[in-house]
Amino acid sequence: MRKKIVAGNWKMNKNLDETEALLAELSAKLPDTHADVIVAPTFVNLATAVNHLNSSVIQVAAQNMHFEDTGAYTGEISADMLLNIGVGTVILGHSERRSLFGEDDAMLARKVKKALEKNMQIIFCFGEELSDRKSSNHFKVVEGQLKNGLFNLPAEAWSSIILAYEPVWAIGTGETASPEQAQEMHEFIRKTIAGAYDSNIADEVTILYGGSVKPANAAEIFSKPDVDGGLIGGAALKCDDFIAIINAI
Ligand SMILES: O=C[C@H](O)COP(=O)(O)O
Repeated sequence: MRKKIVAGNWKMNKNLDETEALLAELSAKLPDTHADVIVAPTFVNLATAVNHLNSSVIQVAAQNMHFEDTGAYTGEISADMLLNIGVGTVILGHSERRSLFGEDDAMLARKVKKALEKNMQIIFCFGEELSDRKSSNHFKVVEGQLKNGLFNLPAEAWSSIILAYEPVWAIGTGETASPEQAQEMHEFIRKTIAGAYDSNIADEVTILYGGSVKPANAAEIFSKPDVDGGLIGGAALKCDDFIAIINAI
């Protein structure tokens, strides 16, 4: 079901004390909102976050997971491990995982399959590089990422998928896609899904925008008809900024 969502990807930020402090502040200041609010702290602080947010509407997500259940995968975390501590949502395919840690479409397809097998909710990230946009290949690149990562799934799997369009050139750079650029791509994404599946799935999927969303630009980006919320990086690390972004939706 299509929802409004504001999700904070904390990336490799916030130690245990800082995590607890930010969660306490967020819980205290969280406004009444029709949007789902999600935070994704680091793996080591996930259990703390789940416990801390036990009676809160704020949901907890992991930033990644492995595609196997158990085994000799040093440094990795499985879906079962996440579920076991109460984390049922996972971010997959973030551009930093793709570019810095070699996660390609084939690996992501395996991760998506595993998360679905475990009945997890997935926030699937994708988006073009600056060179793709400059060469007018951005639609083709996005279509390829969707096709390779998700279009082998059965129609019913889409109810567990949230999309996050994140143009790489806008991540952490301060350079945001204009609301029109975000809308244009989100509309294209829905049309592409409608072509591969049907218009019902395309209309119902939640599509977040990510890339330098701040209190100052959130309302305008979120006002676009095909933008259902945001995946927020830097601004999610400051309570007041994140709250302002939640208020903007
Ligand atoms: O996952 C979040 C995105 O990478 C956006 O990060 P940013 O808001 O710092 O640009």
